[in-house]
Amino acid sequence: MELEAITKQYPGVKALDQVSLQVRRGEVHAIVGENGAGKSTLIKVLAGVIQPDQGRIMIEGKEVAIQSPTQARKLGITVIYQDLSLFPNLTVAENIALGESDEQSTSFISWKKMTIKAQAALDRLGIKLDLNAKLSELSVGKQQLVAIARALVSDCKLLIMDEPTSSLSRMEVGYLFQAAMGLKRDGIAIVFIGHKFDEIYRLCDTATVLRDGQYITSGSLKDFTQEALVELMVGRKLTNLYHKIPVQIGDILLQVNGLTKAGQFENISFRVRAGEIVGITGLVGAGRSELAESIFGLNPPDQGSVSMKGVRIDLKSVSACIHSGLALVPESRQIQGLAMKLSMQHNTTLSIMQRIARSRWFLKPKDERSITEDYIQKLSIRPPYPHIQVDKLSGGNQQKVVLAKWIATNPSVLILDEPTNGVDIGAKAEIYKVVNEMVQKGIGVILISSELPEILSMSDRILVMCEGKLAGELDAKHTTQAAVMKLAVPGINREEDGSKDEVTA
Ligand SMILES: Nc1ncnc2c1ncn2[C@@H]1O[C@H](COP(=O)(O)OP(=O)(O)OP(=O)(O)O)[C@@H](O)[C@H]1O
Repeated sequence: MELEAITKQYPGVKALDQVSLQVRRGEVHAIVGENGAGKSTLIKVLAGVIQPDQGRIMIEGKEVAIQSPTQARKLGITVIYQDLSLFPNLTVAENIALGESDEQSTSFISWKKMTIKAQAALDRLGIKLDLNAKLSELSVGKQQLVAIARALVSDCKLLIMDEPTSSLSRMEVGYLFQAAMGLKRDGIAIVFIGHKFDEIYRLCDTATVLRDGQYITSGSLKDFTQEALVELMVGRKLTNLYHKIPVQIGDILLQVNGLTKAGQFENISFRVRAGEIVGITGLVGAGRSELAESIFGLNPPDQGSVSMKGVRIDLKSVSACIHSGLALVPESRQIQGLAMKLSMQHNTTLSIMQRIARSRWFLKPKDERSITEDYIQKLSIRPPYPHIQVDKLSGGNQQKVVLAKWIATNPSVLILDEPTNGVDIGAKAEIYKVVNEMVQKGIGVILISSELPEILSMSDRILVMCEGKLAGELDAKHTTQAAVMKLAVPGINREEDGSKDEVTA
């Protein structure tokens, strides 16, 4: 696949500016760039979701116009989006068979043929799955593999994966990469979009760097060190990403006592002090997000209590939790964090309506705007337009808006659930800077994260959850990734799970 000088202009933003790149058979090609660099726009062009204003696309040497997703599929281009676009109520076999190209479909379904095709696709990936299982019964990682199998039945030549690992456990990432290597051996070209450098270096052969919609460079990953790649992406040297500023730890702010919710978490107790960052980690499904939602009044527990500065909070009411000084930056920014059709300034100030209300019925737009502008500057939100609808922002910039919305409440304790998921390395540094500033002001932070370097470097104490229980507490300064994994995954083959990784902090 060859792109030549592709340009796409949105009102006020050139999302792609003369971008050219080539992807060969059997190559895994990473596209890297900061949030808003134009990666998703490039994918949408290839997927036939949007049309470029200028430029040429060549597949196997022939110029093509990709005017619809169906046309893209016929050309052998398949995109696996982060939300996977699968059907939760259909079986594994049905989901896979739905990928079959349109010409072959008729009004009748041959269940036998469908099963044979689906099984063949799974065999090609070397995966064992129950073809009759409902998709919704599978883990996200297995669903991801179903999405790849579906791509295979449609004669895929170019597979595009948009941040495929963001909700996968380490083990699931291993399976995904194994499947991708199999496709590569079969001559399928893969375009991989991601922000995690360890994964990019593990899987990809080549990389193209985009910055502000512009093509910066392409080349073999063997020729770029990680530092060089980051410098090309952000246009400046980025040293000491995880820089935790030491802070005097003060009085107890939040006290969680014996919190239990059947099937989710059991007997969880811990404290958060002023200026302290308490990391909570564990595998996907360990019950971390459910716990966070429970402390914030979104998921009332069966037993237990939470007190803020000694006063018990009503866990059946989110507004009571907010009034007590709690804030939660949720894991899923698009579903829980933002009102996607509202502007950046409406979203930022949604949490502080009373402060920007002129009366019961009217808001003060000037205040909305100036508060938003303040956060645009503090968090480097791009493009810097308070009026832009948030669904027009790139994923990482949406995340910064959610963060702004909750920091605006001046919380005493801020819960951050996977705050840097899908966030580029430059923006990560900005988010850590904000977290440092918050704890310096005496705010307590609960940092829920699957990224061990982040948890190890930014936390004071680390609570490890395993199957809904608190498996242990570690002093962040004196622990290792291996020690964390030992608590998080009892009785696993640790080599397979990657826990031998060195602490990169
Ligand atoms: N429909 C749209 N209308 C207006 N601007 C848009 C639209 N879609 C994207 N943009 C803008 O185009 C630019 C590129 O966005 P894009 O989503 O391609 O970035 P990205 O590199 O995928 O970022 P991320 O890593 O955060 O997902 C951004 O400035 C974004 O705000």
